[in-house]
Amino acid sequence: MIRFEGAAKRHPDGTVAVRGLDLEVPAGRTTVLVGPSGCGKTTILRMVNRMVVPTAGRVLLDGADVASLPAAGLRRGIGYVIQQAGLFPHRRVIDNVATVPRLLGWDRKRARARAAELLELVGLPPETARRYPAQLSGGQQQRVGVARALAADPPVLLMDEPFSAVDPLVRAGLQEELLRIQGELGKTVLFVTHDIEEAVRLGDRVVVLREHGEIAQLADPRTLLTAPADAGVAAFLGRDRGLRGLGLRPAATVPLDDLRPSYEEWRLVLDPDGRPEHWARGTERHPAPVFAPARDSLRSALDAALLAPSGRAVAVDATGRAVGTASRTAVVEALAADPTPSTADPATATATATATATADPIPGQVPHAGR
Ligand SMILES: Nc1ncnc2c1ncn2[C@@H]1O[C@H](COP(=O)(O)OP(=O)(O)OP(=O)(O)O)[C@@H](O)[C@H]1O
Repeated sequence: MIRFEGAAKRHPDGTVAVRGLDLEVPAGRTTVLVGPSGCGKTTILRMVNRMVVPTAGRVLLDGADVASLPAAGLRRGIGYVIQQAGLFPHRRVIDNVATVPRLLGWDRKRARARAAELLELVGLPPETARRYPAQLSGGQQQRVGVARALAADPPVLLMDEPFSAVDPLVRAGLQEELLRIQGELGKTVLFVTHDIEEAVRLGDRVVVLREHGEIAQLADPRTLLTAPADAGVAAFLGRDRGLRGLGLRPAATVPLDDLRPSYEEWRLVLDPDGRPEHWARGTERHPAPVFAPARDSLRSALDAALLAPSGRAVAVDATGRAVGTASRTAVVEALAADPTPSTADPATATATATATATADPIPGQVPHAGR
């Protein structure tokens, strides 16, 4: 666990980057720091591996003040991923990833075997191992950066805008990959971004910062979207946050109708394996948008129902076979059923409640609607 106790950074020119941060970053979870440019996110992150030394307060790593730990050893035990990947240009990909294990004294063979394993973990094909960083795409380089940070199996991973230099599609793939890796490895991740979409997608807990590293709100993503602490946070979250919040609610609650050959004038045409092919009416053919109740969000279910000419989203199982359909009305009923934010994490709930108590009311917003 990482704990900031009144951690502050004042630069020699008088700039207060961080005024005094109190924050607990729980082990095995992803905590995202998000906030406008210059609010102190990078400064906070770098206090953990001593790249920035606080001018007041302290940072504890599993109870030990990081100031008391030797910097080199500390950094080897903490994975660090930055925006431009920061790879060594003259070393092959495999040796980039093997760097820290080698520094830790592993022999070359063992370090390379570990590196190869990690390249596979981050989804890079084996032939990339022999290339140099410049021979990879931006997205692939970021994957190498993640593999390198994970190489010595550090319990803590610091990630500073690691995906912001790549295009949105690649970025979504990298986010997906990080979620999968984190599901497998359960690292203590502290992740910095200025992109709220990325924050709610990746974070178990999201810390919204304002100037000087002050916490505007600390909450799980769903609470953040449904009950922002004040007008400033609501403005930072931007428009459509209700709709975006649907992306965090499972589609499993949508009641399904049995699979039938037709629904009023629309016929659902399946392929021989039972996968939806299209909707048909007379000679008309239209795509049949699907959602997977076990995996997708309410947002996906709603989207599929809105796009289907029949007004019905087709529910599919993990293999893509149709298992039922959901009408628009059924999806909307599922939306209405449980609008309360989740407060499963007591630490999050308390921090949010504290922040909310001092918050200005937001016109038109009903916090904790439906309770
Ligand atoms: N060496 C320095 N001397 C003076 N001020 C500095 C120094 N380094 C950073 N700052 C200031 O400290 C504040 C916090 O910087 P920091 O890089 O932590 O912000 P950030 O939230 O990560 O920003 P961004 O999203 O733009 O990367 C900024 O106002 C920045 O200008």
